[in-house]
Amino acid sequence: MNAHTGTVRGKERYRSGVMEYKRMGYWEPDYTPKDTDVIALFRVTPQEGVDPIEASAAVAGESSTATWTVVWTDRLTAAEKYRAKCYRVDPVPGSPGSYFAYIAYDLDLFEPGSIANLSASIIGNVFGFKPLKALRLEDMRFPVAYVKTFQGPATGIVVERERLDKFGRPLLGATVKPKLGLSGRNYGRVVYEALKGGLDFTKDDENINSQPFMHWRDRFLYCMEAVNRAQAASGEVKGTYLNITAGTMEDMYERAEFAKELGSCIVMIDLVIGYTAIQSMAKWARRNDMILHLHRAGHSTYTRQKSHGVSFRVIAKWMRLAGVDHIHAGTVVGKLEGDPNTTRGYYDVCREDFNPTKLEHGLFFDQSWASLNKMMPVASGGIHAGQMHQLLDLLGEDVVLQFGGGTIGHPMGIAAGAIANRVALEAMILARNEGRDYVHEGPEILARAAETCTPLKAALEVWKDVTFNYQSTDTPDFVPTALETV
Ligand SMILES: O=C(COP(=O)(O)O)[C@H](O)[C@H](O)COP(=O)(O)O
Ligand SMILES: [Mg+2]
Repeated sequence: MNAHTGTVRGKERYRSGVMEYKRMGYWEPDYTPKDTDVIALFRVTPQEGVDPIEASAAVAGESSTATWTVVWTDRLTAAEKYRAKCYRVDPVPGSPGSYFAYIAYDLDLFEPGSIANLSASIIGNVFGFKPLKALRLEDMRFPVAYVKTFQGPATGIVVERERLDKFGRPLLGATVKPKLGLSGRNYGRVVYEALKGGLDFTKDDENINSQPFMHWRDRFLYCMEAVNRAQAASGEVKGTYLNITAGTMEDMYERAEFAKELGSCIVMIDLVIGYTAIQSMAKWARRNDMILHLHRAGHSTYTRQKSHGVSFRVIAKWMRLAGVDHIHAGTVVGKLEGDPNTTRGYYDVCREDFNPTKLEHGLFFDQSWASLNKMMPVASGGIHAGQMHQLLDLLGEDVVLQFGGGTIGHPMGIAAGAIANRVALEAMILARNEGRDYVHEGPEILARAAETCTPLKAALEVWKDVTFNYQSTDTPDFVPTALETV
């Protein structure tokens, strides 16, 4: 769409009254984004009768310099430079009434190294704007100059593997269950059995902090005793993500320091603590040689619906800038939302040096990560040993596979659950390394391994019919014609 009504300039512009955003200069179809611009792609659904270009220009305006009327103080600024420019609006294929709006922002609009500042502009006001029925932030492109103002992941995949001394296979983990109610000592037993059985990590759940049934110091003490004993018993490096999420930054620092004092190699935070708190903890983790795990608690409230909210690919990009090492990124086959193509896009954001545009994975832009460390994606939620071939195929090698129920729900106990997962994984990696078609032969490879591993046999038997085949809500709907500007 390039119907250009033209930016009104000079005296005309500053007459009193209200002017359409597209005439204020927020619609510039001839604008070519600079390499140094930040670009945002929104899915705009205007109210009935609202011109899509005006709606998109309004998003550009309200997320940068504008308000609902022209203000004369614009003349005291380099307004042409500071105005965000919507330069392209395309109808969303197969979604009548929705449009992809491309908006470019000058780099000077953003404070270096601050997700809080970036998000206050890009998602600050616009989502409540009355002329829009719905709005979704689909993707963003960050210039290298801006990427370089962020620390990036505190540790990164390469150094994490070196510290753990584990290479060539996905890492294995488990979320301790039940989520709430265990005492510190019983909780520590779960950790010990799971780690000794063969997992690399265990983890606190998102809502385990410091409740009356188990205060945080008890949990940390018993968990680290379990880690140390499991390391001694197995001769392998083990970890448990101690969740340091708390009500204040001071409490989080105190918990993080205690985790370090006890020798933990990893701490955990929840997305709900907020962007500034996440960046602070990433800096702390870098200073203290600690791996930082992020649980994306709360994200589905705004990432899941295609028409409104913020895509998780944008959150993943923000988190790579902010500096976490692990990020929950979906399982495809498990119990929670995760279209295979969309999930693939998230994994690419975590693990590539450079993301080429890939509309089929929901990646609208080339994105260089300018040597920021990589994040380890975490696949968690309703997965079990019987899916090992699919998990390896869909998610690759640099990933933590986390089986909570799929370890602790094992009929022969927690250690047996861990053994089943480790044996299934090792059998699949061996088959892959031998050049076998492990995706198609997967069930056979698992059945063969189970002949000499009773825990795996029991796992395959008890969970054989567990699948979560539901329609995904967040799928890419970008066919190649989406590239053509109409
Ligand atoms: O407790 C679990 C999984 O438990 P289980 O392994 O027993 O299903 C995690 O909170 C979810 O994986 C989060 O989801 P996501 O990873 O998609 O953010
Ligand atoms: Mg959970």
